[in-house]
Amino acid sequence: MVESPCWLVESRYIRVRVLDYHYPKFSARIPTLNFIDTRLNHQVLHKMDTTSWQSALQSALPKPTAGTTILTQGLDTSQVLGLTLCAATVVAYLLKTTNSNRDSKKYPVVNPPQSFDITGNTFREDFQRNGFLYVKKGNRLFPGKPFRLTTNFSKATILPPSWAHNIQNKPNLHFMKAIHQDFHADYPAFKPFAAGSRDDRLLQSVVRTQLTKYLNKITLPLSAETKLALDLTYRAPTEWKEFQLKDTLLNLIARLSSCLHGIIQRVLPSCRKLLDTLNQGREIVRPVIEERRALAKQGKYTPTNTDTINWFKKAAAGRPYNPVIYQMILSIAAIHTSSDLANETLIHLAQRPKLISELRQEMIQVLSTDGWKKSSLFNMKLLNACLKESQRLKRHPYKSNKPIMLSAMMRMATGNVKLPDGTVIHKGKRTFISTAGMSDPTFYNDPDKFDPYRFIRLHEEPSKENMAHLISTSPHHIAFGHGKHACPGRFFAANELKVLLYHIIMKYNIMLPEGYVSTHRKAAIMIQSDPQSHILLRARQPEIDIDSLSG
Ligand code: HEM
Repeated sequence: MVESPCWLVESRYIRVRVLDYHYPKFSARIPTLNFIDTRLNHQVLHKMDTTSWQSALQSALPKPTAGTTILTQGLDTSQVLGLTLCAATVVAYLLKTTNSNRDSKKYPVVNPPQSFDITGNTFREDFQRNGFLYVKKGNRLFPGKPFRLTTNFSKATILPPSWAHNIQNKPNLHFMKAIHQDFHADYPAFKPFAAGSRDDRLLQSVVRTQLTKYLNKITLPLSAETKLALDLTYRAPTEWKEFQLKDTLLNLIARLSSCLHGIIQRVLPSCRKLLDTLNQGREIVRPVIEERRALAKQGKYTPTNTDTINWFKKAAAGRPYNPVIYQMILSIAAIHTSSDLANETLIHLAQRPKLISELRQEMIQVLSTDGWKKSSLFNMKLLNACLKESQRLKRHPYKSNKPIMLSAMMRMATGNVKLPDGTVIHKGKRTFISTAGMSDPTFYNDPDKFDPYRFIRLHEEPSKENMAHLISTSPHHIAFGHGKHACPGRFFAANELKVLLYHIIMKYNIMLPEGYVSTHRKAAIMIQSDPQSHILLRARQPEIDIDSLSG
């Protein structure tokens, strides 16, 4: 029996079926090429005669598009052979392009797993230690192109900075769902990490709307809290005195953040024992809530606008949520990130006395005219630039400055997501955006140099002035992420850090201990500022009485 090949040609793309087929003249058997089409069952078709194929194909397709042609009968030998070869070529092409284009597996893997590492433990440890080196290698080998990494959790695709705009608002790419997975949020001790991945985005909406809305109301209380916290932490040494910087900043930031909820700094330092901490947290928050309820019943409680416990209650609007857990995740999101940036910035400043005196000039000028207004913080452009430049770079222990993270905008796909080149990131897979844009020499002149003035110059460029603000995000500065999931707390963090640094710079002379060499803690793709950093402080008389400025 001679069966004819069957091609189904659609106008937009080509789907080819060549069924088992003998061509008697050459006695050649053309192999079966199965394109499994969900709409057609090939096995059934295979047994059909040509006419049945035709009607089966036509009836199986919901709407044959214009240009659809089904070629089956009435072909002579050379036509059949020619068409068969064409079909084989098309099939080969489709296999190479269409099929491989669909999956991110086509991207090169920088660090393929070793076959002898059955448990994957050796690999995980290696990635934890050297992950940042693999990202660097990928950036060097495939500049401006996607590549893949075998990370300590799974394979992840690192996308070039120029694709940040393309993926920034994709509905199927989530940040906190990835955090949920990484921090095992389904286990009781890690519950706070589940709070951010709720579909109603309660956490994000409270931070984005409530916290940012009331920023102007909290600048003055922030300043008052900073005064108290500094007095308690560093006091006012009349001689140079050395302090452990990172730990003291962590406590200071925890305290400042707590001026929103007044509670959590008592909980966070003990987060090593998470379950205990959760219980402690419950014990701390519950009486506060109960007291408020009791007062409310008597008509004696007026909720304030600058209190996160109230914000969550309002935003939840009757939906169930755990108030303790939300206080904890808020603190986790806010405290380590902000103290890390404060640490990094102070180490940069302590090495540059000229920059410090310029900052003092700026502060005196802005605050003596406007006091503690939201606009005052906005007008501290040099302070803004120092923070932004410190965030852009981390001082590298060996050679030069390097970005804070080697990739950012971590996303987990909750459905299939198409990339600009047609590649599909499948559900459950991870993507990152490379931070190479933060040291792109075509955008940043001499990118490895610590030069805060670059952002002052950017302020003066009409089309780019917005990019100079600490809170602005772009593929050239993604330390706060970018797009739909960009850090909603950055507006608060920027204000809090400016107030804190302002107090420190005005009230203390600062320098680094002699011979101090900064290192960074590297874990996988993260680089944290030096956890062992120390600083020398000596009290000075501020030019203006900042503690009695009004708002
Ligand atoms: C210097 C301080 C901070 C840094 C460097 C920082 C950094 C980040 C980054 C990189 C992301 C992921 C963004 C993305 O991938 O697009 C993020 C998300 C987030 N941050 Fe921050 N953050 C800081 C302070 C804060 C503060 C103070 C809060 C809360 C008061 C906060 C709350 C959040 C939340 C809720 C998210 C999740 C956003 C989402 O899922 O859509 N962060 N942050």
